[in-house]
Amino acid sequence: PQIRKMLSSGVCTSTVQLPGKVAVVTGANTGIGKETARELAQRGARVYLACRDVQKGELVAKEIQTKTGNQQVLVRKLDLADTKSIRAFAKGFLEEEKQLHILINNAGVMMCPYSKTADGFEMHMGVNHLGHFLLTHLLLEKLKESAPSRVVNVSSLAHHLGRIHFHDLQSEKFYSDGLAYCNSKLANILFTQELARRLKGSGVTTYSVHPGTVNSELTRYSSFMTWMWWLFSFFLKTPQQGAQTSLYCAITEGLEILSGKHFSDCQVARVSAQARNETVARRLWDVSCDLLGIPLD
Ligand SMILES: NC(=O)c1ccc[n+]([C@@H]2O[C@H](COP(=O)([O-])OP(=O)(O)OC[C@H]3O[C@@H](n4cnc5c(N)ncnc54)[C@H](O)[C@@H]3O)[C@@H](O)[C@H]2O)c1
Repeated sequence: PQIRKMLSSGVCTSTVQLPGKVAVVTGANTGIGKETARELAQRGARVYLACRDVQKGELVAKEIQTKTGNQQVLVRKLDLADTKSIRAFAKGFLEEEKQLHILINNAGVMMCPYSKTADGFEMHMGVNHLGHFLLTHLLLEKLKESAPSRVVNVSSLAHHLGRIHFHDLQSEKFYSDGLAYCNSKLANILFTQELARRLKGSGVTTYSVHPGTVNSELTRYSSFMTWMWWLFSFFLKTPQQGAQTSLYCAITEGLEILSGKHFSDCQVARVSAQARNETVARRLWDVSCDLLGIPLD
């Protein structure tokens, strides 16, 4: 525990409480998302667990309610691999809620075999980037109306190995499960930066996050990675430790000036050269809008 404590230097020490605030966390029924949702509920927010598996989500909601005493923990169906499900989630949420202060785009898949989403997007790009891109667009007006509000995109250190190949965004010409994950995590950072530029002055700020290397179910598609995670499990962060940087970016006061930045261990972190490329970020934005049928502005 002592070494673990040392390794996880980044702890969200904010004392901010969140009564009256509304938060959405995607992929909140396991791992980092579950712990992020629990900590937001602990601070008094009404928290929506946006989950693919509603039954599992309901069990987690009950667990969080019991642990925190906060009954305002709600589960709603969201499958980021299907734009119909994303639109249905957003429609339901907008009818139900007057405000949205915190959106945490946390859900993700890693190293799954080549497969496509319901709309024909490669799974990593489709779920990790395009799904969250669409969700954020659909909720953006509500975030602006509720300002000050924040969007946190959970990316990864793995983005350093990623590239955005506009000629093969869906990896149809070449597919590597590892690189497809890295590419999608790079897309998370580029999206965050472009979103921050477009939202300047709106009261909505946004941050991308590397949660650390965390002992979770993320490696479920790769037996090699599962084995590696098991081998080094002593050095991995717990999901609760992994949630700290998301939480820090979602609630720490005075962070507005750092909108668009990437964080790791609750500190601004360096990103790769392509992740800093504004031209790529703008082009990715336009291509994503085009793929999702979102009008360009
Ligand atoms: N675990 C790590 O070491 C690590 C490192 C860097 C980044 N991350 C990122 O952290 C985030 C959370 O990962 P985790 O480690 O908690 O893994 P996890 O597998 O425990 O959680 C991922 C969550 O995403 C959900 N999800 C997957 N596909 C979905 C879909 N189509 N629709 C809706 N939800 C879907 C899963 O159901 C699950 O709840 C991911 O974005 C991941 O890329 C994790």
